[in-house]
Amino acid sequence: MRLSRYFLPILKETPKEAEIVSHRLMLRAGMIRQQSAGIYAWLPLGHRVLNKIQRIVEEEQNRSGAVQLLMPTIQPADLWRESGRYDAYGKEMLRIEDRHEREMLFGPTNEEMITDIFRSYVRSYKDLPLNLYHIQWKFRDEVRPRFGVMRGREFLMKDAYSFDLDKERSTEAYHRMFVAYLRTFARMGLTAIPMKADTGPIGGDLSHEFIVLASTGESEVFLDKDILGLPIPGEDTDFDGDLSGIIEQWTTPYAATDEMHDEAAFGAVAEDKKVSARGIEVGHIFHFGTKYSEPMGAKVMTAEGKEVPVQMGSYGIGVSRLLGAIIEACHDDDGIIWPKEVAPFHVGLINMKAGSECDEVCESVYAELEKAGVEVLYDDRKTSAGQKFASMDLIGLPYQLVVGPRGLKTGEVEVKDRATGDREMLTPEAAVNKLI
Ligand SMILES: Nc1ncnc2c1ncn2[C@@H]1O[C@H](COS(=O)(=O)NC(=O)[C@@H](N)CS)[C@@H](O)[C@H]1O
Repeated sequence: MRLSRYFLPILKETPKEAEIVSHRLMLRAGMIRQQSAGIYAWLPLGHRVLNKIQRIVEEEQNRSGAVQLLMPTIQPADLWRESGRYDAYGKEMLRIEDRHEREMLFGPTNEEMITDIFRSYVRSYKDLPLNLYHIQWKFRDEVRPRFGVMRGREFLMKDAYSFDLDKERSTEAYHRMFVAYLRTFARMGLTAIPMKADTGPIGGDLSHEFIVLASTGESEVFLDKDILGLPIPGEDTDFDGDLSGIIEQWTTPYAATDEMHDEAAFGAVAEDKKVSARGIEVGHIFHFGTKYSEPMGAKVMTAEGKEVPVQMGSYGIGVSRLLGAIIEACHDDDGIIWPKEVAPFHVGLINMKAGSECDEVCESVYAELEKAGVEVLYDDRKTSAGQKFASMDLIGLPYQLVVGPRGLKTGEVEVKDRATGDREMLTPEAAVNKLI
């Protein structure tokens, strides 16, 4: 992509309303623009990252056996009356009336709607297990939206819903999602710790939050340091097999959010292993049995000919929140440092002197890299080199390839690793080969 033809409204000043670094950097790097409280436009650079995060989430949901669909954002209030949550949900619910004065709402979550879809088609235990998910915008009228996309009012969530015949199988579904979450966040360059959590308005008897440790996190957490070094389940994990060993390994060391903290149990942790910190909740999984299937009549016929309400769970990931969480975990004083898997582009190509002999070398390495499938943002603008370096450091692409008159005197260009700061002078060919 040539920057002269892109749309990257970088801000010179730090917006005063931004209280945390990820909010500041997303605004300055031209990734989002607030359109009203807690509601954002996703500008091209932010949208590119959002799509990459979404793709990783989809890949790991699919690997675990979940099936993707897409439910609407606008829901009929009647569904929520069936579950009894319409009034209980309170002021966070954005209630809408259509032209026929029918009561609708902008969905904050989809337990009722997915249960309605399930009960319309599934009647037999032979159709189970089933896990249906979508990635869809949600609306929660937060009383105090803040920290940019971290606590928005309109936000993108992956929400999955599992349906099983009995508690034992439903727990296996919960385990599949638990393992899928361990893989998902690790692939984004994050360390997200599963912690026993409260079930809140979603309900149920079992819940874990996945927390990224960050000083600006809203959650207060307590953990045993041993959990930080556990291995992430591999691509070859058998999701149809017994995952209890992995679950055991990840739920043995103490880890709890403040709502579930047990001071006595934490006391058993060795002093040098105790960690209390703040964290960002990037995922939350729940097992809630028949809380929705009972009142909404989502039942299946068992092999013995008995009708039973299905056992359910729901599994959320804050897809848009993850951009903020990743930046909180991956930045320095000069700006963002994107993990390679979610970076909006892989290489920032900097022409230090547009209109000079640098142009020809830039055009050729740009063509070579693009041909090899490397995503390049080519800063071909006629602005100063200093501005170009500052912008590239701010938007945090993993590599910078710098073409300048001095380097070309010895037939060399410079490759900079944004994360380590390491610089290397190479011939253009060697630079291209290093970056492919
Ligand atoms: N206001 C918000 N802004 C941005 N992300 C949010 C917001 N509220 C929740 N999230 C993200 O969405 C995830 C799931 O939300 S949740 O309420 O915990 N769970 C559910 O809604 C269930 N229906 C999961 S299917 C959270 O872990 C968090 O990462």
